[in-house]
Amino acid sequence: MEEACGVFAVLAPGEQVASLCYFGLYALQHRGQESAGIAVFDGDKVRLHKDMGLVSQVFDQNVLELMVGDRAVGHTRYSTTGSSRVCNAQPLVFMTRLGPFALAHNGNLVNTVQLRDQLAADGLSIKSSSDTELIAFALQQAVNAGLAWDEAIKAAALKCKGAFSLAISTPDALYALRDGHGLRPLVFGHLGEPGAGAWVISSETCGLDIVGARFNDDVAPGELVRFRLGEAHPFRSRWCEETPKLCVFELIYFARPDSRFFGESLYSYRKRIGQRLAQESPVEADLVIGVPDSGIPAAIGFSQSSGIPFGDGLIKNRYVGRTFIQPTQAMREAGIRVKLNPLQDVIEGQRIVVVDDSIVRGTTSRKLVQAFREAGAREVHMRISSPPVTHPCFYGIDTDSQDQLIAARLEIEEITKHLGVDSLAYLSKEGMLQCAQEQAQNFCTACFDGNYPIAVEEELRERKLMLEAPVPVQSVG
Ligand SMILES: O=P(O)(O)OC[C@H]1O[C@H](OP(=O)(O)OP(=O)(O)O)[C@H](O)[C@@H]1O
Ligand SMILES: NC(=O)CC[C@H](N)C(=O)O
Ligand code: SF4
Ligand SMILES: [Mg+2]
Repeated sequence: MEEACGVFAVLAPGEQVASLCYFGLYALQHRGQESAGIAVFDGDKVRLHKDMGLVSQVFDQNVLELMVGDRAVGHTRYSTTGSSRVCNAQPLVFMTRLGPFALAHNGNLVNTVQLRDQLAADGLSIKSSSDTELIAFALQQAVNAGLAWDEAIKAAALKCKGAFSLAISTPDALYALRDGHGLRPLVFGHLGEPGAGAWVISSETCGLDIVGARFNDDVAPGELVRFRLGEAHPFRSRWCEETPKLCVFELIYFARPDSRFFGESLYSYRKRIGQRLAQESPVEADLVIGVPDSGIPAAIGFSQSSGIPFGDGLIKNRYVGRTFIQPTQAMREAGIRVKLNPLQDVIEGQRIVVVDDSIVRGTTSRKLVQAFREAGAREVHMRISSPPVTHPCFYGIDTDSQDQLIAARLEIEEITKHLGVDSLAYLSKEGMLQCAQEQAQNFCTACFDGNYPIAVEEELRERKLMLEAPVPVQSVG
């Protein structure tokens, strides 16, 4: 599947902030695999390094050593508006009358076209084709119109509609901001003693853990948190009303199992939904097999609840990343074959239950079922620890149009045939929500039920490349 990006930032005078940011991004690699970047601030001087590739491909020791300063903002990208090109890599660095700022964004705007048209009316045009540049322009314009940083950031956020978890560095502070629905996660923590004035912002708590930071709190939906150099405590303020709608897909698939949401790890949540799935859709079988990586905790839960032994029936090549978040279908298809290989001697002659966290396009499960059959499985039953994905996402997961979603096109019996399984069952929406340690109404569940928390206009439905310049037609002869 395709994901949402990873955002990480650190303010820590006297520390190697670029290295800390590098490790934070490393922990958030699962959120975006297309490009990576870090901007380091030393007073009002900024050094920016970004390129296509994984965090470990974009940075090495030499690059990091040159990036000296007291604040860093970093990003790993999974493209949702704008193609997978270096001009769309983040963070973005812009100049204003008050000095430069760097901005990293996770999420996706839904008023992109209006913002672009407004910018054009002001005589300006974007250089990239990502929605993030429109947020940066809004902030630059607000500062240049005379506002101080806090007010300018709030004014820029008020212009944006959609999903945006942001980390911003200005010449003397670091800011974290979430949209009013808090669609994408964002947390902050401290390094060293509380009150020492060293802070970390991360998309997920696993980013705090890797640099030894202690969790303080979520950035609340509709909140702006400022961490200023030399100040012992952050300044928290609200820029819009809070109507929480965290993406439930973060819990199901996107975020890492060791990240904590609502006071527990997602590993625990995913194990619980696996137990619930076994209760809702039991099956007689010899072996439960989880699809690495994110299907494993639910498979363990399924095994515990059903009493069917859990077995390693699929070996994952650890050098292959996530396939769903690859930018093209060809890359996704190739990725699955390279990534997962069944263990023939474990599977042969067995009735197996294959547990995965989700079926989106059906790319993974179809290929896997074929591989299990070739390995000699006697029966293949599929159990999915989320409901059928029937609607596209416009808030930072690239499930493009509805016709790509297998459950939007086919009924469950047809999917069962298409995948070639003996039986197929999905977790109920109630099961998914009741297992969470948070009230059901505080989640976005639009891709499962079409209840979009923010209205999405028709023109957005071809959204990903909407800001790309048209390719000039070449004359022949
Ligand atoms: O139906 P599809 O379109 O194939 O998408 C669903 C699959 O994609 C994801 O895996 P992915 O390989 O991206 O990541 P993972 O290793 O974290 O499971 C997800 O866990 C499913 O296995
Ligand atoms: N997945 C994301 O959060 C992407 C951020 C932004 N919309 C981009 O495409 O660069
Ligand atoms: S539509 Fe689905 S993937 Fe998108 S934010 Fe809502 S729950 Fe998450
Ligand atoms: Mg998977």
